[in-house]
Amino acid sequence: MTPHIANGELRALEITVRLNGRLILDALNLPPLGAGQMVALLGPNGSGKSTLLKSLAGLVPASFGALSLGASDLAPLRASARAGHIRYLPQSLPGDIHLTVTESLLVALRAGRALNTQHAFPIVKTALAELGISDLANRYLDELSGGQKQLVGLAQALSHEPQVLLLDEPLASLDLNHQHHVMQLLGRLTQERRLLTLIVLHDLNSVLQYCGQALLMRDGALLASGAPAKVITAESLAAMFGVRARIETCSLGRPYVLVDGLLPI
Ligand SMILES: Nc1ncnc2c1ncn2[C@@H]1O[C@H](COP(=O)(O)OP(=O)(O)OP(=O)(O)O)[C@@H](O)[C@H]1O
Repeated sequence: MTPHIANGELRALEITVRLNGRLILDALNLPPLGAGQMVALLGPNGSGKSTLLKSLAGLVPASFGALSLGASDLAPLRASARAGHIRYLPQSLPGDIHLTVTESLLVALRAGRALNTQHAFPIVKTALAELGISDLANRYLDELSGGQKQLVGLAQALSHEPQVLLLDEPLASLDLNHQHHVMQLLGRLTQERRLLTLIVLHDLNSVLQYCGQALLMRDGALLASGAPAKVITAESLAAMFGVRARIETCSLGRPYVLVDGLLPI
């Protein structure tokens, strides 16, 4: 039986992941991450962001000095046991599932939360409505566009009502309106449900606008962590991405990033 896990802080220390003989994460320490926070995970391609999320979800072999949520030790739990509390949404969902959107969410909910259809159906309806995709309820997954699939994936992740939500580039296929809709929704649900939302983003301006904390990665290591406006600097962007960037302040007083060019390699 899955032990009860109290709502609370996620602590993950000395995370080490080796894949096919390559050391991907080498004793990486995360700062304590509290419930109710939206935390951005930033870094160049190949820096280890997905691997970090998968290690927390138990989806790649990893060793931990410590991995706990509130008072509960997660390290001994397998992925299926962790999934009740930590939900990982991958960069892309499998494209060949011939189920309707509603059926796919119901199947996942019945398996994950052992709910019967009568109880699961209203949860599915609410999740689709929150993401503004009720009109997709009876469409087949394998007929949807990339952005529509991404919204369905988010609906599925949210319908499980996890304590920790791990989202791997959830905005990548979304248009401008949907990007902001999703970030606003995640911000609200993170607060209301006391979620911890850890989200991989490449759009730094979304990070500055919506996230309370940012973790900066390079080469499988944590470069910096803290409030986005503090850690997203010309220096950190040069170190992470090899770009010449400026942080300006808009007329509303919000910081935003402008990239002027590339630095010589
Ligand atoms: N199964 C594997 N075997 C060996 N190396 C792997 C494996 N999976 C990932 N890697 C390597 O681990 C490193 C980190 O990959 P990861 O996917 O975590 O990066 P990322 O920061 O999420 O990148 P992106 O922004 O491109 O999605 C990369 O160098 C990648 O090539």
